[in-house]
Amino acid sequence: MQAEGEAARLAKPLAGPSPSEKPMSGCAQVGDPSEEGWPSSQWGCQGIGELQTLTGQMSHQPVVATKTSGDMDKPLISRHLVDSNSSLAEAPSEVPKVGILGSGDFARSLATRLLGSGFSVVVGSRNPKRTAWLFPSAAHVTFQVEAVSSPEVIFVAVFREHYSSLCGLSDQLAGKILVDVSNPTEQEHLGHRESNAEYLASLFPTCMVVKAFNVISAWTLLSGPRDGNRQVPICSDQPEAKRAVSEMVHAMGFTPVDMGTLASAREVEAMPLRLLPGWKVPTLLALGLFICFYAYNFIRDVLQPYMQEGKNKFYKLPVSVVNTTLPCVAYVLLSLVYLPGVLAAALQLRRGTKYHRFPDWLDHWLQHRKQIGLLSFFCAALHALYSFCLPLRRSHRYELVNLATEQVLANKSHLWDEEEVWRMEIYLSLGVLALGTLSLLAVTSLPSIANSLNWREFSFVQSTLGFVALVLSTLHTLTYGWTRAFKERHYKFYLPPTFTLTLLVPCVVILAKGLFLLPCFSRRLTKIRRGWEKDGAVKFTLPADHTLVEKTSLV
Ligand SMILES: Cc1cc2nc3c(=O)[nH]c(=O)nc-3n(C[C@H](O)[C@H](O)[C@H](O)COP(=O)(O)OP(=O)(O)OC[C@H]3O[C@@H](n4cnc5c(N)ncnc54)[C@H](O)[C@@H]3O)c2cc1C
Ligand SMILES: NC(=O)C1=CN([C@@H]2O[C@H](COP(=O)(O)OP(=O)(O)OC[C@H]3O[C@@H](n4cnc5c(N)ncnc54)[C@H](OP(=O)(O)O)[C@@H]3O)[C@@H](O)[C@H]2O)C=CC1
Ligand code: HEM
Ligand SMILES: [Cu+2]
Ligand SMILES: [Fe+3]
Repeated sequence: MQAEGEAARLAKPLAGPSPSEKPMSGCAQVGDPSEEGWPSSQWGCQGIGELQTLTGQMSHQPVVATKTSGDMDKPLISRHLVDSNSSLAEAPSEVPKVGILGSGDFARSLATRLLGSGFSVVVGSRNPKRTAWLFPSAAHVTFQVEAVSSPEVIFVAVFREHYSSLCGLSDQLAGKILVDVSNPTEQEHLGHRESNAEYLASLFPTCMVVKAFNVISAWTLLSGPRDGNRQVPICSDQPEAKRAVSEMVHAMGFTPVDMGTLASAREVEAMPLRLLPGWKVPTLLALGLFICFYAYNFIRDVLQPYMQEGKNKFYKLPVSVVNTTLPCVAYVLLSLVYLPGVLAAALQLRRGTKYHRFPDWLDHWLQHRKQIGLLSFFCAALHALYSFCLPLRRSHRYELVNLATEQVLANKSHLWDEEEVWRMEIYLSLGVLALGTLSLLAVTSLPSIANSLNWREFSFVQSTLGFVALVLSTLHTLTYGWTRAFKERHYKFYLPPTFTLTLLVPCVVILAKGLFLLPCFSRRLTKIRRGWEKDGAVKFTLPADHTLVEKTSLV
């Protein structure tokens, strides 16, 4: 895919159609640019300037989208707002005009938003009479040829398979900016080697093609960028065209994101097709752990009593077994967040340099820690909720009543086990603290909050507090387990209690972290992470550390 994109980029002029170059492929005849004067230079001088003042002009636009059908008739700028502000009501001398080809859902939303953002809009339809009533009255709906004659920026809001039906317009379109907003379906995306935008560029080699807006749905365009993603990735081979469209994106209330040349269009077109990238492996991991632990707990808590004691404990399946499974998944996932950091440190210490690449699996693992961590938090939060539900269950009430009856029959009055009381108090408190710490990590992973922290603050929360959460969870699990691991009656079918299985990885991580905090390791690790190499080119000493360098380098 990389090679393909590269080839596509090389095959195309990087900075706009050059006058000496005739269209190599594409639609019908286009006039010889060297004879007729190249229209793109016109745009270069006036058009850009016109658009660059757009943002400034915006506030002077009294353009109000009105009368249409359904959702469309909500003006994006209320008349009240416009009228009450005299400077807003001032009529501008010239309103930048934008063309739209196509009269479908996307075209309608786009027209409405463009009008609300201070542009004048002319829509090109194959059948303007039939479609005009669907558009705000301020939009001019006409035939395709007429619509593309005056605007310098034209949005192509038709599907890829109909691009070639626009070929008759290539004379009028020459030198203008064409914005490709199309979204391929998954099949289309896999079926075509070149992106839709590159295909459009090959049909109209005299135009400047810009890929934009494909990630924005018609609905978001209409309702405005109040919620959801505001970013609009943009790419084009012509920097000036890209700049002009970026300014329009900005004026419409979205955030343009420069994605480089048109060779990136394939990547941009793939964006709306992705479903939560980066979550697949962590989610499968969490599901796999859940299934394994659930099966294990089922055998211990339900199957064993049924087979060996003839007791029916199937009622435990919905709450009790789930609440033994979820915390184990949360705990193991949490330890898997901090394990790769330890492995990376061990690898750096062994190699004596940080300039060797980590193996792919470790690299991948390091990059997925956020998702693994958030899934751990999710399971831990569910575990807490399930735990609060334990005493609400009817089975729990019956057990209490039965116990009380047994006490009465046995003529015992005071039931109190000091050790059990303390165990429970302590492990519950530690669990709450662990969850509280984890929620800090979860909150800071929200982009808006992460942006307000500097790197040191973020890494303090993520690295240090995250480790504290791991330690607290371990203490919670250990105090919950107490002496159970050593009592034979807790081994069902010779299977040890579930919590003992989960302790392995976290304890290894905690011990290794502790080990790396020892001065001999931590100094060497710090040096390596600042670029020092065991027997390599970069040699230096840490400030005020001259005497130790020789010693620690031998570790
Ligand atoms: C609920 C939750 C939410 C999470 N959200 C996020 C998130 O939003 N974003 C995210 O990235 N992770 C997130 N994580 C994952 C995890 O918290 C972080 O990856 C965390 O930074 C891992 O810490 P670490 O100490 O294991 O490793 P690291 O912080 O990678 O490194 C270990 C130590 O080495 C040091 N170090 C590492 N690399 C270098 C270097 N090149 N030069 C010098 N020193 C170095 C660090 O300062 C640190 O002391 C989340 C986890 C959880 C549980
Ligand atoms: N809907 C959405 O949310 C989004 C859509 N897009 C993209 O916008 C483009 C348009 O989508 P959308 O508006 O939903 O689609 P529609 O089917 O609603 O509209 C397509 C329009 O294309 C015009 N058209 C031009 N030539 C032809 C032709 N030969 N055959 C058929 N129609 C033609 C038609 O207008 P007329 O009859 O007036 O000529 C028609 O209204 C697509 O590329 C899509 O991927 C991108 C992001 C989001
Ligand atoms: C509000 C927070 C929490 C509460 C109230 C809580 C409560 C409990 C309770 C009641 C149990 C015993 C379950 C049973 O009887 O089957 C338990 C066990 C356990 N908890 Fe928590 N917990 C909390 C947070 C956490 C967190 C954050 C973790 C780790 C990420 C965690 C990991 C565990 C583990 C591993 C067990 C042992 C499961 C088993 O083997 O049965 N808990 N917790
Ligand atoms: Cu991946
Ligand atoms: Fe495609």
